[in-house]
Amino acid sequence: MSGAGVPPRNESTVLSSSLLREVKVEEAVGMVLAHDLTQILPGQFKGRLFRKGHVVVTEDIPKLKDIGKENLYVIELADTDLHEDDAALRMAVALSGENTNYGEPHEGKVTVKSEITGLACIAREVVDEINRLGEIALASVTNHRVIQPGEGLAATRAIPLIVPEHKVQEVERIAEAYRRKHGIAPVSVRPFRSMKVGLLTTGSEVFTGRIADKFGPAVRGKLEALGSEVAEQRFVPDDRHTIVKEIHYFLQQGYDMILVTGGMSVDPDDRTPGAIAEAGTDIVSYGTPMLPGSMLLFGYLRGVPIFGLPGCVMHDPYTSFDVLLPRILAGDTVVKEDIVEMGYGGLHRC
Ligand SMILES: Nc1nc2c(c(=O)[nH]1)N[C@H]1C(S)=C(S)[C@@H](COP(=O)(O)OP(=O)(O)OC[C@H]3O[C@@H](n4cnc5c(N)ncnc54)[C@H](O)[C@@H]3O)O[C@H]1N2
Ligand code: MOO
Repeated sequence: MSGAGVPPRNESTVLSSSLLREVKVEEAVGMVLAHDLTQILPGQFKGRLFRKGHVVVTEDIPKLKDIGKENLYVIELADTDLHEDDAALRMAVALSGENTNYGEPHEGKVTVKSEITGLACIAREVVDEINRLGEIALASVTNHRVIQPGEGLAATRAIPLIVPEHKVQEVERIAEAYRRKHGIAPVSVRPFRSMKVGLLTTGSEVFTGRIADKFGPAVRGKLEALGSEVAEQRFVPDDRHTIVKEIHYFLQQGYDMILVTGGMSVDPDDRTPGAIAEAGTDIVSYGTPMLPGSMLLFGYLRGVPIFGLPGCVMHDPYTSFDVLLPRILAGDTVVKEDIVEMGYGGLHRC
């Protein structure tokens, strides 16, 4: 729709000192389009039907009418204003950084995408500050999400067709201040290290061969998806002393991370938390405020990240382990407050 009612022919609007002049589509042949024009066919298509800069020809007129255009804009841009495409592009340039790229503007929007599989690093305070400015918008994924190559991290958009340049300069100032303070762009991606992991599977029913191990394949799949691997898997019965001994064995092997599976809840045979503590681990948290994965334990054993993984990690595709593992692979040191913050929005299944 191009606004309520049919505006009078050649109506003009002064926006700050820029000029928007309306021209009836029937009289627009030969005219250069001032912005992309969108078509939406629900369930079939949403996108650019005509590109900014297109010269209108007679055959375009019915197509323009089909998408609700009775009038088109001619823009005379003042020095102090920016076209929506230029505003969106300048914002994307200012905000994006490590391991990202962006394409050309589409319909006043520029999408910043990841170049790698990695951890999305989005400065929430910057996103909020920019969205308080008005007339421009920045939408992003949530911080610390796993992101794939080509996946969108953030998109910038101008709301009106013409934006005062000072708004975009403010975005540039906010982004630059963040870079100076944190040494990283507000929208960036951190790569994952490739880690060699020691996997210790507890459970007498698995150790004795009563049932087949399902933790190994599940954990291998989660690690391999992020570029790491299980270097060695060992099996132990529900015996605290044996678990401690095997944890120390893994430590001596110099693995980058140790995972101990099963025996994490409240039964008498659940020896894993006690064994991890007895091994000498500095426990950051036993218990995480997320479901599934509430019985997860995380700590550091002489600087090596160590997890106690509850049964649900073997069963559910997205658990507290899937939140914390990417952080560790990206080189973060996980502290208690990181665990505390998992509770809000942390109910995925129960
Ligand atoms: N009364 C309570 N019950 C449960 C609680 C609780 O707090 N109070 N917590 C629940 C949560 S949360 C989880 S998760 C589960 C499982 O916790 P565990 O880590 O202690 O799991 P296990 O008891 O060792 O085993 C549970 C289940 O999974 C099978 N299993 C374990 N390891 C393997 C393996 N490597 N391969 C195949 N199958 C395995 C095991 O045989 C059991 O069937 O506890 C809730 N209950
Ligand atoms: O830890 Mo259970 O680990 O929430 O399903």
